[in-house]
Amino acid sequence: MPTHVNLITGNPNKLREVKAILEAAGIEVRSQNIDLEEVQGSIEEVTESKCRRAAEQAGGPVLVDDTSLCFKALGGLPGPYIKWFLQTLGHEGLNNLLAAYPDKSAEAVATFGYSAGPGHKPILFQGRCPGKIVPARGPTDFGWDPIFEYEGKTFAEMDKSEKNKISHRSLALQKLQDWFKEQNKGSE
Ligand SMILES: O=P(O)(O)OP(=O)(O)OP(=O)(O)OC[C@H]1O[C@@H](n2cnc3c(O)ncnc32)[C@H](O)[C@@H]1O
Ligand SMILES: [Mg+2]
Repeated sequence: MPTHVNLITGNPNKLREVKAILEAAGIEVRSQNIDLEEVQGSIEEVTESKCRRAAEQAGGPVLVDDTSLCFKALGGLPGPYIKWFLQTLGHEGLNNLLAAYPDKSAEAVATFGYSAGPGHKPILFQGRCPGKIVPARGPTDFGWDPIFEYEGKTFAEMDKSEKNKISHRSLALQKLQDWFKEQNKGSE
């Protein structure tokens, strides 16, 4: 296992969750706030490109997370474009997008990209959490948490530790940790 990772993000809530999850597993999380241009494309293409540019700008090993929110009735949109939809439409507008459809189900998708440094191909780790889109409930401090319901509670209504046990982000970071362990075995 590496002793630390360098998470490139401009989002303090994301950083807090990644720290809580990885530091419990003994991996120190350092971070740099570099504003990375986000391209259009599939979830995987967006993360891969973000990770490549993060490695170039940081000049060393990096970890990035790109988060999507996919509405089933809309064929997976807004997906990786959720940030712009949320900024423009707000929680209510996101609910309204689904007004014409009985199916309110959605998936929260965290895709982490790890690159060993500039020019190294990013390796992706994805976690998906099923849920549904509901009118906002709970504190509004982190993104779309108030409108994403999982087993009767919105993410915003959960304790941080409860969300971190079942979230898209924790599922993805579990895969990252498994991969780190595999890499270690190889070098022993
Ligand atoms: O600097 P980066 O790491 O890219 O941070 P960001 O805030 O731009 O994050 P994304 O590009 O991944 O955009 C995802 C959007 O979804 C929001 N978001 C990400 N993870 C979330 C979570 O677990 N719960 C609620 N909202 C989340 C986030 O605030 C953005 O509006
Ligand atoms: Mg971003």
